[in-house]
Amino acid sequence: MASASSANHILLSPPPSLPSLLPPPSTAKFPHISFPRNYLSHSSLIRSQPHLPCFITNAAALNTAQSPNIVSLSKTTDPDHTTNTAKPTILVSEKLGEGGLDLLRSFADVECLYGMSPEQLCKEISRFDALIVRSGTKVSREVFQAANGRLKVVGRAGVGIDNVDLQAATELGCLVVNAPTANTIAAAEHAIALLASMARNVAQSDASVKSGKWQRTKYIGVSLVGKTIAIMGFGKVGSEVARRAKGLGMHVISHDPYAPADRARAIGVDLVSFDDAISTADFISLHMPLTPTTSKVFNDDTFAKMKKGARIINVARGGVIDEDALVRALESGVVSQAALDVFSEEPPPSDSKLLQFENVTLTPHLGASTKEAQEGVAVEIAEAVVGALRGELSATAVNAPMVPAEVLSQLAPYVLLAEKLGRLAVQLVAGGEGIKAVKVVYRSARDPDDLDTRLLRAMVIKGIIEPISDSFVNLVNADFTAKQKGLRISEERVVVDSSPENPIDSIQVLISNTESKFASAESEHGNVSIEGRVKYGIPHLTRVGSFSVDVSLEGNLILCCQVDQPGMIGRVGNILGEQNYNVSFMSVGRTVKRTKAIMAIGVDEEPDKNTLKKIGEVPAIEEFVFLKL
Ligand SMILES: NC(=O)c1ccc[n+]([C@@H]2O[C@H](COP(=O)([O-])OP(=O)(O)OC[C@H]3O[C@@H](n4cnc5c(N)ncnc54)[C@H](O)[C@@H]3O)[C@@H](O)[C@H]2O)c1
Ligand SMILES: O=C(O)[C@H](O)COP(=O)(O)O
Repeated sequence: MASASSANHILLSPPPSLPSLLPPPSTAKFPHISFPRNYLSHSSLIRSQPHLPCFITNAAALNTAQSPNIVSLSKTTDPDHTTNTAKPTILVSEKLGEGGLDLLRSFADVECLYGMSPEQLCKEISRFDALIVRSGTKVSREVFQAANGRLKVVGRAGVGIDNVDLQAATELGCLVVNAPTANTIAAAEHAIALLASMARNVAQSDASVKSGKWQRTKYIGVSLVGKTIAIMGFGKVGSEVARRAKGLGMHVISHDPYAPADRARAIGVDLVSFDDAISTADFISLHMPLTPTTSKVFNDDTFAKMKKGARIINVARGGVIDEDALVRALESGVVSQAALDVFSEEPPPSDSKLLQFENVTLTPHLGASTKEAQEGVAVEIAEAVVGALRGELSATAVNAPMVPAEVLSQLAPYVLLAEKLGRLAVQLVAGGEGIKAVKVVYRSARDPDDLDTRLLRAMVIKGIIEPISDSFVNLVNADFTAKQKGLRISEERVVVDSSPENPIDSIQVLISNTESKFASAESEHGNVSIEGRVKYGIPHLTRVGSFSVDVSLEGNLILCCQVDQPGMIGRVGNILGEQNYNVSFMSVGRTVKRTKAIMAIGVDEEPDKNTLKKIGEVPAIEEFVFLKL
């Protein structure tokens, strides 16, 4: 049993905002997390499939399915959508490989509308549950707003998500998934192709021969062997470029503040500082994402630090280079050659000076454009989008935490418990001051590092916010929604002496500095406090304020605080029975004998006002509250 006295308290800081929950870059191909499909037939959600808001357990669905599957969530009260049995709809706005399209068509109605203007996209989008794009479609805030809440998934068939307004997606509860692995090799090969063709003036001499010239002296190149190449960004693409450059006999160094040095060492690459990388390299190949930190990181200052005559390859994103500064560096000879696949504006404007340099090789964002990569990306993104529409947590979610399958299946009943406790706690608040701070305490025998509570936190937030607002809360937007509503969520993990087989012994939800409409639910510190556990796979309420109770969290609940004396259960039971209200369970808890007790009564239906009034009139009952679970 848990023992609070043996508790080792570990305080956690408030949750980071969702974007900072992104997984660290990895070279691994993530397997898609999947769950048995049979839950869908049990789930009320399947009926609203085209409009599924996805990604977190729906309490009702879990309850009915009696199985620890994580399924889609929805505000089940959506009257417009609950009876719709149509297939989900998916809009594909850029060319996608056939394998991916086939997969999408086997599950959904798919429309391919290529080359839409931003206005057209905004006009069409509200008919779709999912949108699949490459880098050519800007998924702006206007697009998310025009979707009117219907768009649940944006799938980026590729890596870079800089064309998707992630903040807007997160705020509006839309999941963004990408296909981060299938075009890695293609991009790396393109970088190597540009490296070699730049060094040997392949594109320039090709144009020259085709124009009738034979300029063997003009196009003398430089050798690669023995030269130093700096790989800026040692992620998936960067590390593959590094491997290939080693094979060409180059000396490879890399700058990446977040890459593990041992991964670099394993392929014979030294991780160095930014300045060391750019000042010593003959070739500089860019493989970092475009972020506020990397935007225009190659500018007049940094070009000035480069070795005279350096050669630059950019297969990452155009925005990491200040293109005007690159023009100046090319003019001054600091940069002797550049090979660019990506541009700050695509296609670059026809008057861009970059188009005028003979020593600059340009390709139209072809890094991912091999047949193999496009088929791979199409299947990868189709699986992710279909999975998300089915309610599975995507392993390639960009704006939601990824929760590994094993963790999910273990946490499923606790997920339900977390939502019900949130829902219950908020109904106990008297109002007035409002809810400012919520603390969630997880008691577990496990090491705190073994306990991923993001899903549970999201569900507590969902339970608290949804009954008192029109917000729809899911795993994507839970932290954001809480923050937006001024709700501070803190978490504490307490190590207790209990079975380590259970991921969690109990969850306690405390709403701070607020009065309760049921004073007995207030802890000695003035918080509304309730606690629950999972017993036999079912969430139970086990503590209200300082009173122990034990009722399963199903249906509706009446909490009464009364003088602890004989006959109370019978009297209240009679009142309910007379009006034909079925009592599903009852539990009494007290602190000191014959003083005060709390009675928790589960009822299948909501009793009418008169019946509740009669309960309140029982002389020994000091207070009571009716709660919907
Ligand atoms: N041209 C194309 O068609 C094409 C194809 C695929 C990928 N890309 C682009 O290539 C880039 C890399 O893709 P990836 O799949 O390797 O991504 P990745 O996330 O696997 O790797 C990016 C690496 O950059 C590092 N990084 C982040 N900030 C950095 C900084 N300030 N300085 C140095 N390194 C930094 C990260 O730590 C990470 O290791 C992305 O910009 C992506 O959009 C382009
Ligand atoms: O980020 C990516 O995956 C690449 O830039 C490829 O973009 P594309 O899908 O538009 O070719």
